[in-house]
Amino acid sequence: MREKCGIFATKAENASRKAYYALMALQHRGQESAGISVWKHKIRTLSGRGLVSEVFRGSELARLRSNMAIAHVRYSTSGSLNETQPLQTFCCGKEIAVAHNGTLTNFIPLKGEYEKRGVKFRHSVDSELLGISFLWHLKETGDEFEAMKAVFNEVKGAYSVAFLFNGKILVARDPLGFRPLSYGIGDGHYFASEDSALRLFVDEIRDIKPGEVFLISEDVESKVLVNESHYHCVFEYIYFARPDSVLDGVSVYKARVKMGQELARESPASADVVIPVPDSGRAAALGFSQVSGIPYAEGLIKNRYIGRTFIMPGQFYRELKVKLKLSPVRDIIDGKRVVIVDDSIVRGTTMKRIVAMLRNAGAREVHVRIASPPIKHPCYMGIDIPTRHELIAAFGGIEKVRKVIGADSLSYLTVEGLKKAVGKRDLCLACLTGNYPEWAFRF
Ligand SMILES: O=P(O)(O)OC[C@H]1O[C@H](OP(=O)(O)OP(=O)(O)O)[C@H](O)[C@@H]1O
Ligand SMILES: NC(=O)CC[C@H](N)C(=O)O
Ligand code: SF4
Ligand SMILES: [Mg+2]
Repeated sequence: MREKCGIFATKAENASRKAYYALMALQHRGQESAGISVWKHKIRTLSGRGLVSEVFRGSELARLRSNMAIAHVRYSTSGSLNETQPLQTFCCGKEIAVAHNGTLTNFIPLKGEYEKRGVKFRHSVDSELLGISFLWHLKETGDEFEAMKAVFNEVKGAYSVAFLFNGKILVARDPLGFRPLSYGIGDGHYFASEDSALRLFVDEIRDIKPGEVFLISEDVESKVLVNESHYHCVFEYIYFARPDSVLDGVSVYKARVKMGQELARESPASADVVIPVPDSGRAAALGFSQVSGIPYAEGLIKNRYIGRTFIMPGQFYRELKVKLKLSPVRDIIDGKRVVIVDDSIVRGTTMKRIVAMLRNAGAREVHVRIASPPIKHPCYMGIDIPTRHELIAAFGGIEKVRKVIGADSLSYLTVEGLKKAVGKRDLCLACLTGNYPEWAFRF
């Protein structure tokens, strides 16, 4: 599983510089490439492979001075690794820059239909289709909101998206609201995948509703154009989002603590110490410790210079990276019965390595507790969950996973426990249950 992208848009003074700082706050959502597009009588884009700090230099940013910018940090779920966003494309005589978080489920057939109509695609990424569909319908209707309504009817899947075109910005969240998106107002207008990135600039922040569209030109106008049932991605709460973000009214941190609390109620363990897998397992481990009464200790130390492990292409490098990333504190582990808590197991690379590490550091028993249900199905809505055969929990039961990772015991949070912890009904749980929201596949 890899993270999804982060997007940002603003109409404010020093837009490109603000975009740069916002991208830093969204770095956890994408580490492959980063980019900023501004409006300077036409679209100008600066983007490249690597982390935000590697892509932009001060002098180049200074040349992008503008009061309108859209920006992106990318993890590819579609198309080549060499693609960066915002991507620029053309249709119907107009140019547009697109910053997209999500994956489109009907990209291939719909792209084919546009090609039959004579539209030329310039990129390999699904995100281009959003820009093409929008410009096509803008030409037909002459109105941005009408055009976006047509996009909602036509393009299926997950998309929180920002367009820059003709001196305007349009920001939209798909009708089911898979990916998060927030709006902040203060000395300007700001949009970002997570509210924690907006807090750099403003305090007045709200979630953008699924199916809601903002058009920013001289004025700012917003409309909710469609009304479908909402399906917020539960993995944002489990793993992807920053713990200090509040997504669709729910604090990510609090949800994670509750996941750990539920887990301790459902699957207690007799042990001497609760150890989190840093970073994303920390809040759940705290919750587990609170309910079980077993003391919490940081028994694994994370190398702060190593990023999220899924980004590594290939199993050899992923394993090497886990070794580089985490190391045990022997004094906390030696002679103890350990409960080790993580947010999720995907391929099992991390947990297998950690169990061995704990045993080498003298753990007497290792009890693994996972603060989410087993991931059994792929995601088609913006997260690069690997194919089923790579998912360690997809085939065979929990006992099989326990043996592979070498733990004394293993338990996962139940779907019911997860729903209780997040406290929302309108969640996408497809990778856990196999029930995919029908709208995303209605084409
Ligand atoms: O079963 P696996 O395929 O090994 O993947 C699961 C691990 O990957 C994630 O952490 P990651 O290292 O990406 O980032 P984090 O430091 O934010 O927890 C997740 O939190 C698990 O720890
Ligand atoms: N992670 C994402 O949201 C990816 C966006 C888009 N599908 C891409 O591959 O670039
Ligand atoms: S399938 Fe899983 S990862 Fe994908 S959107 Fe749904 S909950 Fe999120
Ligand atoms: Mg982790």
